[in-house]
Amino acid sequence: MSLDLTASAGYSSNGKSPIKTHTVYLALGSNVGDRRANLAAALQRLREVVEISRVSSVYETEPVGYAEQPRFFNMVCAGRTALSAEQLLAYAKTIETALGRRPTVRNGPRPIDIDILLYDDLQMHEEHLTIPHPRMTERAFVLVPLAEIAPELIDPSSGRSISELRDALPQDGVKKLADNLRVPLEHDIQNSRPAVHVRLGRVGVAGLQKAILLGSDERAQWFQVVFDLYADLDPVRAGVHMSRFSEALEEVLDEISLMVWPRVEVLAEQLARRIIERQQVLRAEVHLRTIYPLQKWTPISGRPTQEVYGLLAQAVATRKGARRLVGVEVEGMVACPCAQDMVHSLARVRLREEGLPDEAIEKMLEVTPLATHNQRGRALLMVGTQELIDAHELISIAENAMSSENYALLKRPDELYVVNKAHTHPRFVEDVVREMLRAVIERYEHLPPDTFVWASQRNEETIHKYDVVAEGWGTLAELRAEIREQASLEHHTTREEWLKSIE
Ligand SMILES: Nc1ncnc2c1ncn2[C@@H]1O[C@H](COP(=O)(O)OP(=O)(O)OP(=O)(O)O)[C@@H](O)[C@H]1O
Ligand SMILES: Nc1nc2c(c(=O)[nH]1)N=C(CO)CN2
Repeated sequence: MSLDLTASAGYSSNGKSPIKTHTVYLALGSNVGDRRANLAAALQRLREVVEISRVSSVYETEPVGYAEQPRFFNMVCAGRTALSAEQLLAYAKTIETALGRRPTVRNGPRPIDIDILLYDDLQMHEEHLTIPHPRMTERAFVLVPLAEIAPELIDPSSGRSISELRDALPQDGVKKLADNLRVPLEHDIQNSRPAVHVRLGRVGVAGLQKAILLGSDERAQWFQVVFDLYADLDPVRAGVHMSRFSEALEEVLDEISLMVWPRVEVLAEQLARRIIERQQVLRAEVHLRTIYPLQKWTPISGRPTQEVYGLLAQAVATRKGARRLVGVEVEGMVACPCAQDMVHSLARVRLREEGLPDEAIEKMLEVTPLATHNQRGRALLMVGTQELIDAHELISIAENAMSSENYALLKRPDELYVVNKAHTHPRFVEDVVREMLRAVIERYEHLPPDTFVWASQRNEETIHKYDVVAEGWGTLAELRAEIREQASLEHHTTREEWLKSIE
């Protein structure tokens, strides 16, 4: 769906600007508490400031220096940071403190130790910071893991490669423990058989939120998008891996943002396709919703007002392909024609009883807005197509189908305008849906006959304790046949049928 952000409030650019970064090598060690968890926690906190690209295996090592202490877990990592060496050291110290490190004897036991080994080709010798790390070349617990990820790297102090330096040291106190920090898991419960052998139609995560830049390269804006992601589940699998839904989302967001600013329905479709791959299922379904703010003006006083609409997309993918719908959610005002007609009869009777002549009564009834009960209505209008649909057009179709648009801001003359407009355009909930369908076939003359349309309206009744609802749907071919040629079709293609007919 195209979004014209010139009319939209809250414009911002993506603000990407190149930042100078530096290559760093860091050594991590722990010999107190849960050593694996300490290394993992330190690494995770380092990721806040270092874009970590390589991580060595984990080694269990004999203590060096002060022998009367538990064995260490050691590892090294490499990455890029925008911090200066001093800032990085300060940050590393905050991590050490946060993970429970307290002052102890030199080379003594500690939950975590983070040393800066190398920082670009920098060589510095200050009391508080020496780079390359002054004891690096004599420590097998540093050089063995470092040589694993960067054997050819040259130590700028000695001019020798890391693998050469490692080979010059005895390494018997350094044993590789594991390739990474993962704890080996014994079972994959999700892939086991369930107690009851039956297929489930939709299993997944709902209400997953992300901030996403939508629009075009020239004009993009952050939207808070809420996703519901589902897969079907075959009868022999106990469960889906829920984390793979968010993984699929992260991957797709990454890929799309590198190419173009995505349209929401393209995002929904790509995501549904990715879920098929990641979950290894036959069918995936994606729903997403975001609010869409537009800059409008009040009808008479001309005040600027930000009006908020909903932007929706839905996609279904199977192994054969995918289908998608895009749509809007619009609030407005709906005045009831039935109650207004009754008020009309009552007014005529009362005016006659007051002795007014018939001709005057008819004129009065013609020009005076007559009372009726009115409600806040919510229209949903969705179109199933691969073509680009303009969000503004769908919004104005839905808004015009109601008795009047409503506003977040109304001064008194505007209020009168809205009330008068609504009372001169009374509509049943059914009328609103039919109006939307009529306007869609007129506006989208050029779209192919198998394009799908779904319209619904829900009015919060003021005189009842319930809401009234109407829904209509069908392909453009079906809707055109009825609206234009007055055909009466017994069945319209449902959303499920349309989504199912993926080639
Ligand atoms: N490259 C470096 N990386 C980390 N700390 C350094 C470095 N160069 C100097 N230091 C200084 O060394 C001080 C002591 O460091 P740390 O507490 O890690 O000592 P240690 O672990 O007992 O011994 P070692 O420094 O031999 O590993 C730090 O406060 C820091 O100011
Ligand atoms: N095996 C091993 N020994 C050490 C370590 C370490 O990380 N591993 N760190 C020390 C002080 O930084 C002192 N001794």
